[in-house]
Amino acid sequence: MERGRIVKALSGFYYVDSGNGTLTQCRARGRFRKERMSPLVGDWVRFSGSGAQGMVEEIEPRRNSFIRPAVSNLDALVVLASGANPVTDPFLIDRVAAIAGNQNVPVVLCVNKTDLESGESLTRIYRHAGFPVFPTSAASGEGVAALHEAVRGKTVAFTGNSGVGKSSILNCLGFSVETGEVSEKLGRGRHTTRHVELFPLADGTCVIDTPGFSSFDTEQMELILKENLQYAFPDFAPYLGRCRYHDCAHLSEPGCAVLEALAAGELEPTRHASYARLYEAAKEIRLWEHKQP
Ligand SMILES: Nc1nc2c(ncn2[C@@H]2O[C@H](COP(=O)(O)OP(=O)(O)OP(=O)(O)O)[C@@H](O)[C@H]2O)c(=O)[nH]1
Ligand SMILES: [Zn+2]
Repeated sequence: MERGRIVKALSGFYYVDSGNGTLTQCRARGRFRKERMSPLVGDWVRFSGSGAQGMVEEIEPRRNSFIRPAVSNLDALVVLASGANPVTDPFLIDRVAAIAGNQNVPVVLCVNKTDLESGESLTRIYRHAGFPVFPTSAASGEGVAALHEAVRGKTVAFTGNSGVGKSSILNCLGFSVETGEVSEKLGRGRHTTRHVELFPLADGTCVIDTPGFSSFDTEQMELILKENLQYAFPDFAPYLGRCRYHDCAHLSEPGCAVLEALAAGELEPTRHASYARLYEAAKEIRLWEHKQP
């Protein structure tokens, strides 16, 4: 059996790259379906056969996995934002960062269009919250090399509100426009099964282009238990376990270490506001689910 990585999934076929320059088209063993474990783009697998007659035999344990896009084993999620039109609402960044954080995927923030607007307030908030932030301009090329260094050799997905410059930045990084074209052809935001593909660069960097924020998070947010949401905010980490009540929700409880850090200016107000909003949403979903027969 050979080892390789699934780089594309389409119509029940998985295309496995074993590093020898050709892709093996594989089916998945029926037992995966029985075990409710479909192979994902990004999976490291063992496969048999060759050419168009391959078979995925084993899936190595995943470090993380996502529903939309259906991918696994990301090394980082690059969230694109902008202080220029369309201005990014920090809540959108926090929501998608929480989804990544819940899967222990590091988040890198790219504040694009600095030729139009510095994006200083976003940069300040997220640097303070401990995220690596790269101000960039796809138009002037500013900051693109630094961003490239941050993702070099990694498997990364890009996300961001529509028009923020994902395709433009991917082009600057050397990923052909294909990524954008694939998304266009299949229609962004439509509720169809998306074609997912991992695009490699010569330096080993692999990218998965993802459509706007909405598709990345809607279903996945529902999988975060309200009790776990706090752990998806890495900036809260120094304060967790220090509240008066062990089951503190960090919303209005007395003796809450998170709220104290907020009042002391150690935590960003928008980060906590996003947490509170996501916490309410997580609570609603649980209640609703419990009402189902
Ligand atoms: N001035 C300036 N314009 C930019 C920059 N980056 C992207 N743009 C422009 O912004 C518009 C949207 O850029 P895209 O790269 O298509 O944005 P996107 O995030 O891929 O958009 P969606 O496909 O809707 O998700 C285009 O007109 C780009 O030329 C930048 O750094 N500076
Ligand atoms: Zn608390």
